[in-house]
Amino acid sequence: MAARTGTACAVQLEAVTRTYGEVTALKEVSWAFPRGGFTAVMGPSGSGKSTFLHCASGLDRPTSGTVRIGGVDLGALREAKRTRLRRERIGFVFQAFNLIPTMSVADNITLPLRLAGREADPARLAGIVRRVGLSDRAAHRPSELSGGQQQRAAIARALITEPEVVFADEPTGALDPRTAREVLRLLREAVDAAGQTVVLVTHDPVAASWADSVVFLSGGRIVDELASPTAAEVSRRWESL
Ligand SMILES: Nc1ncnc2c1ncn2[C@@H]1O[C@H](COP(=O)(O)OP(=O)(O)OP(=O)(O)O)[C@@H](O)[C@H]1O
Repeated sequence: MAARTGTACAVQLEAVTRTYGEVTALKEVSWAFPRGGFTAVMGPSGSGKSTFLHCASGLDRPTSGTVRIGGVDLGALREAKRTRLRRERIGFVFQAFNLIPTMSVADNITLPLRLAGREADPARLAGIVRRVGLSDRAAHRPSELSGGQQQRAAIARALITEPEVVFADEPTGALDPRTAREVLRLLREAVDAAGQTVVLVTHDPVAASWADSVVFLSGGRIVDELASPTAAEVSRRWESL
């Protein structure tokens, strides 16, 4: 697949390869995620989706190739600066929510601000808690929330720093279809209302259909792209991988 290039990119990968010993999980992958776009990444098990997301978000370093976030070459940054860039400019949402059980929902949500040494402005917290529909749950512990509510708290935590890019790894994998829709709507709103960039790894064609486009990975390479996806067309392409 040819890569899109240009300055309107939130995240750009150039010839990114990641090997683990004998295994090549990503092979010379080049791709650019447009700023303010919602992109789904799909592929069979073992195709390299998690490796792709980890390299694209700076959680992992490629074996070779370049990753840029907002034009900044992550490979040129020392670990402390990469961590700072991740904290300030990137939000993460994971399938397992990853909330801290001993903290209230509100404290979980504001944790990225505290880690970045920033004030947790009460008005901003109240706004984001309202946006994800958890105003009456903010003082509770995560274990007192349903799975869907926990994932909405995790989305609030990802959005509290107003990051340029949100990386979501199977965020609806543990949720029923209706609850999954609420989570996808929040990610869609982050793009449409706030102009943020979302990269969503998913196995679910319905979840992928919320994106502006879908990229398909197979054997560590990007092998297909589908713009304006419908769930039926995503399923068809998926089956032909
Ligand atoms: N830490 C690691 N050490 C060794 N091999 C790894 C490691 N992480 C991933 N791999 C291998 O790299 C390849 C791609 O793995 P990856 O987890 O990126 O795939 P995936 O598409 O996310 O799979 P799944 O959908 O099952 O989560 C696989 O062959 C996997 O076994």
